[in-house]
Amino acid sequence: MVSTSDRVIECLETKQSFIVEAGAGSGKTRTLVEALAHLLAVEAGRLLSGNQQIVCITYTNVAANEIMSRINRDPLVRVSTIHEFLWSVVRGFQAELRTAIVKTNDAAGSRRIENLDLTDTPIDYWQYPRKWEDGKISHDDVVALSAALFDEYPKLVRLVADRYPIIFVDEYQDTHQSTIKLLLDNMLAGNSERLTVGLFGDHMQRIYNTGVGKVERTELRIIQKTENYRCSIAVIELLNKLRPELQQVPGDTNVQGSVRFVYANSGVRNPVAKIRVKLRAEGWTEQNEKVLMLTRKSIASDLEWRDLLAAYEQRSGFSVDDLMRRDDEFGELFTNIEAMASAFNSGRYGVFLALRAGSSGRITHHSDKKMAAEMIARLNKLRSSATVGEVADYVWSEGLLRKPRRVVSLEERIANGDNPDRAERDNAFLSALRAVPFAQVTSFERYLNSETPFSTNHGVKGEEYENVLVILDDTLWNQYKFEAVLARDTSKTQYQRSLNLLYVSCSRAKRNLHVLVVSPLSKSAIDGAKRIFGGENVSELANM
Ligand SMILES: Nc1ncnc2c1ncn2[C@@H]1O[C@H](COP(=O)(O)OP(=O)(O)OP(=O)(O)O)[C@@H](O)[C@H]1O
Repeated sequence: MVSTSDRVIECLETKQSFIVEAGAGSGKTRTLVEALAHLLAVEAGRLLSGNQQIVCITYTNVAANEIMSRINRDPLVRVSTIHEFLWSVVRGFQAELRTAIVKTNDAAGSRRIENLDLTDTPIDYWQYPRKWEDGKISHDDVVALSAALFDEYPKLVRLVADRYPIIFVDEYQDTHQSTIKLLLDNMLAGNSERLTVGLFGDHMQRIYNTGVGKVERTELRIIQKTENYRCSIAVIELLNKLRPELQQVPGDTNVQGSVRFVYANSGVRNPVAKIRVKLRAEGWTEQNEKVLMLTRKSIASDLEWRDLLAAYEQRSGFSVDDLMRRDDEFGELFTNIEAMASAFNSGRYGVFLALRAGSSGRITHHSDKKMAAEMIARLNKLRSSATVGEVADYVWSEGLLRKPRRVVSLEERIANGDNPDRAERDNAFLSALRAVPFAQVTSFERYLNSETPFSTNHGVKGEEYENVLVILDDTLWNQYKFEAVLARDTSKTQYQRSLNLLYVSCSRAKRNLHVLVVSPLSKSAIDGAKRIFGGENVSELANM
């Protein structure tokens, strides 16, 4: 039988771009690593003499480290995020970047910066929100500006393709649509003799809303596979019911394992603790289990940013998602305050100054440094003891940060009251948010930057554990409705997103899987659970 790796290698030898599209546990990462190892074995000389590198785009540092360690950190392979890669390519084209920024700004309508003049301003990419007036471009700008440059200067694309003749993308489904367009339309189109693009992933494992999901392009040869080497036979049977269009088969060594579904419908207290005690008795231990919680609420109360969350919840369910994505009016402010305090506290004065509103120079005088130190000392004090409103007023009145445009528009909308209902809702939100202790913002930012021991179902792709306990809770987040998945209610807008997340979570289990639902379930959802898990594997917690 021709293996997946053989098919990938055949594509590479014939310069045929491809997409490896296969389910959970099917060995996509392994195939990617084998393809790299093959290229290093047979092409190293040619790559070296041509001053070329293979590029491997990954989404997370964990994935990047994993791939690098498996190819012994060979310098002929460049493992990086799409942003780092693109920036390294376009950063040398400063004049062209300036022109592209000014052009984009001119077309930005009401969001345009007046009199943007970038003459003599070096353009630099940083991890914070854009600050074009100082030449700082953001994450999203890197992709958009690269696409603009590639469009305008086809020769630049040829140079890139000559230097990087093979580009792999791991977990392509979570890559932004604009990145896939850039790779396929701006780079591959017209250069298929020079460049081979290989995408590795699974559209069903898309868990970020911004991801492209399915990619259906005639220029890509599809390489599919149906094996699942990771999960136990019981888990594979479950996955096949969740995803009937892909019937996976076990590899040679998969264990039998087990699946169970438990729902806590009847006001049971501490259902998670109860289940864990029971699982301990069955041999689950701290070392061999993973708890995947899809309940932001319990994480929120543990980490104490309840009031912050409540302010957004009260506004609307979707506001919570905006908060999580830092896409609300205050996201930029919160990120900047925390980044600024952290930069100053750790002595990174350059970053501190660059973040500070209207500041351009360096701290040269001792008196400047003293003043900045006093401001930050005051800010630190307020961050731990004052409210969001008080901290925001402080940074704005001291000129540490500018009030974000979106906050200005929010305040204007409330003041104008053109739409009284909306103004009232906005006002209630703003007052509630201003009253939240700022310390909650600090722990929320820490949570988003994942300095937390908790695990949500996001960010577990590529991982695998002996025993997995998945906890589902529909009550907080409007984004997910697992009840609809169980009841096969495809009319709900959250259906696909919830199904994907459940699929990703369940498919992490190598042996035993336990799903616990802590929010109320309808009869049709319980019937659905019986169909998916098998009637004998479904029970109510109170009756156990
Ligand atoms: N050909 C194979 N033979 C035996 N085991 C394999 C094979 N390919 C992969 N595996 C094992 O199966 C597990 C899953 O592999 P891998 O993580 O590469 O899959 P994946 O498709 O990237 O997974 P997912 O998309 O679910 O994150 C790993 O433990 C890996 O070592």
